[in-house]
Amino acid sequence: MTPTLTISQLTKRFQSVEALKQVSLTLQPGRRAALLGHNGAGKSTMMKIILGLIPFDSGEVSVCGETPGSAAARRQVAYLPENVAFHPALTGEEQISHYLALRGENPRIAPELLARVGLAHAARRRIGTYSKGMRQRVGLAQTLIGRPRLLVLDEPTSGLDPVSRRDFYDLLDGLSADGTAILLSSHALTEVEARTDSILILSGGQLVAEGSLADLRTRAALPIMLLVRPAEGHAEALVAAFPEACVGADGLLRIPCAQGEKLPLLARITAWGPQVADLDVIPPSLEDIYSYFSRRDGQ
Ligand SMILES: Nc1ncnc2c1ncn2[C@@H]1O[C@H](COP(=O)(O)OP(=O)(O)OP(=O)(O)O)[C@@H](O)[C@H]1O
Repeated sequence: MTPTLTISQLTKRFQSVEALKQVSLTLQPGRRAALLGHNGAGKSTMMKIILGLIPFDSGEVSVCGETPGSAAARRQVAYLPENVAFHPALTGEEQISHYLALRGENPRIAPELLARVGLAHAARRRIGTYSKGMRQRVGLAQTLIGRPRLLVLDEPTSGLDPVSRRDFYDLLDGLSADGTAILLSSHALTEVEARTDSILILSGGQLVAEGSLADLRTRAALPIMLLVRPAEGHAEALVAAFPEACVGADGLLRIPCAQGEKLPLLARITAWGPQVADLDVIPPSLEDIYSYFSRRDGQ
């Protein structure tokens, strides 16, 4: 399968700042990748290069087999900036019809695009009356024009409430099932953890980690945490039996352990039978993994 996006040894400098250093990655059709990184890590720079908005110094970038910014590449890529701005006096339908006409597409399909993003009911209302989530959906409807093969989304869910975020990712799932590759940047680690196929961590312009969350978890080999709630009257005995545990104000025993020690530790805990009221296994979160890879690089 030809990758939708291929980046090889990409380097970009702004005077003395090396914004991207030898970055290489590929994105296959239908895959959803989250681009994570601290402020100034190089995310926007990478997106601008993929869109063909700025040149780069060395390396290669191919978008659907085409040069970024070429007419052929632009036909196949859509971009949603972080802050979408539409004319408040236009209705959603008028705004999307306008974009369709600009792209040489049939403006009459605007209602269909708005229906796909769940805005059929408000298509004829002025955008000035839309909520932030609704405006974001207009932005997504705009990216659907021309059936792009690659969607580049810059923090698409910032400012959205949890339900709007979930709906937004549901829409992305549908697009990826149709073969559209999606590259989105985000600082909302927990949501990308559940809703993307792979995670790319940029730190100081370098791609310091790439893979599924499971891959990154294995590679980071961070400790997992077991939370044990003693049954009433048995806290003291359990605390004595697990001296490695920290006991919180909530009465829970928190026992860190390496992945390989998990099963033996679980066996030790469950051997206490009814003296243990409850047990949870907490794997390292994406925040932990993200900090591990970012810090490892000295950032
Ligand atoms: N036009 C420019 N001129 C000079 N330096 C720039 C320019 N654009 C970006 N940079 C620098 O390149 C580095 C990467 O910036 P970039 O905007 O790509 O980061 P980012 O990961 O998108 O950050 P954020 O999360 O804050 O949006 C930063 O050090 C930034 O100051």
